[in-house]
Amino acid sequence: MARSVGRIFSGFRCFGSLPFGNPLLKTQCSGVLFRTTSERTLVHVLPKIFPRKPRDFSLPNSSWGKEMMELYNHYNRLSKEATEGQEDHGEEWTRLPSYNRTLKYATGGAYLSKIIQSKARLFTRNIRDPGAAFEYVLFFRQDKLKCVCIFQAGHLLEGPPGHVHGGAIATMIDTVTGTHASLLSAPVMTANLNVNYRSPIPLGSTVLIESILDKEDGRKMYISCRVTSTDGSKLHTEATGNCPQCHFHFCHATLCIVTLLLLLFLHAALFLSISVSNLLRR
Ligand SMILES: CCCCCCCC(=O)SCCNC(=O)CCNC(=O)[C@H](O)C(C)(C)COP(=O)(O)OP(=O)(O)OC[C@H]1O[C@@H](n2cnc3c(N)ncnc32)[C@H](O)[C@@H]1OP(=O)(O)O
Repeated sequence: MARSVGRIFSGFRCFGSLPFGNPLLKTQCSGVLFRTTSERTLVHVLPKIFPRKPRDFSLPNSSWGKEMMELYNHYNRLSKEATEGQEDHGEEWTRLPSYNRTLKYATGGAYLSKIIQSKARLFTRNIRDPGAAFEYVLFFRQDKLKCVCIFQAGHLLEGPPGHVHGGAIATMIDTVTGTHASLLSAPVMTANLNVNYRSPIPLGSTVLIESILDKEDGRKMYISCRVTSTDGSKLHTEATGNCPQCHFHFCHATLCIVTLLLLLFLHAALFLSISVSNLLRR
């Protein structure tokens, strides 16, 4: 009896610290508690239901075509080689991870119900079928003056027959310029976006979206963007955007600090009044 209770507890200990990514430890733990087939299945299913890390959508999946993979490997190599100290490339790039939830980290949804907050998903990352809509990965140069996005447009983004919808292209441009401006400063909102469509983008093709910082003027970030074929020979779209830093984030931070200071002050005042009343009673 004592042995079996001990076994269960050791199993719980194992389960609690189960590093789902480590197959060796997984087998060791499953040997202690997970004995039957259904229990073993649990070990494999649970991590998928309650993953420890959110899924990074900027990593390759089976839908990525040859061009997308080649470009991803190219920029990834430049990133890796740069971090390994090989400086002969001149340009250092960093891949930006991409998750489908932001409300977990930001509190912009002051007017949103808890249900909406829990169900909110990033517009470009909310279609489960890989390759159906927006497949993209963003890299930024170390000096943050330049960003490059490799974008593969899926079949759900059709506008004119066989070509990508202008709104979907604008969405991707907004994502790149918005992300770029946020990297350069505090969170931003796009105030203005001018888009010129030069030539249609065939559905299913991969394109490059490159953004550069034109000018920084106080809170405002002026960013220009070009969408081209992967070899740069064909210009699809040009855009310029103005992304000012958000006021409300500053207000939120200030509000938090003021509330914290107020609480500290109240605690100190309470402590003092209790101490004084104790002294007087003596
Ligand atoms: C990971 C994925 C990232 C995705 C990022 C996507 C980014 C987005 O899509 S954001 C969503 C779309 N954008 C919006 O909904 C924004 C709605 N607009 C707003 O909230 C506000 O107008 C906002 C925040 C842009 C500016 O507000 P606020 O800072 O209070 O205004 P204000 O102080 O008057 O303007 C700031 C500066 O921007 C300028 N500006 C404001 N609006 C515009 C405009 N439409 N065009 C040009 N300049 C403008 C102002 O002239 C001012 O400049 P200056 O300081 O020199 O006078």
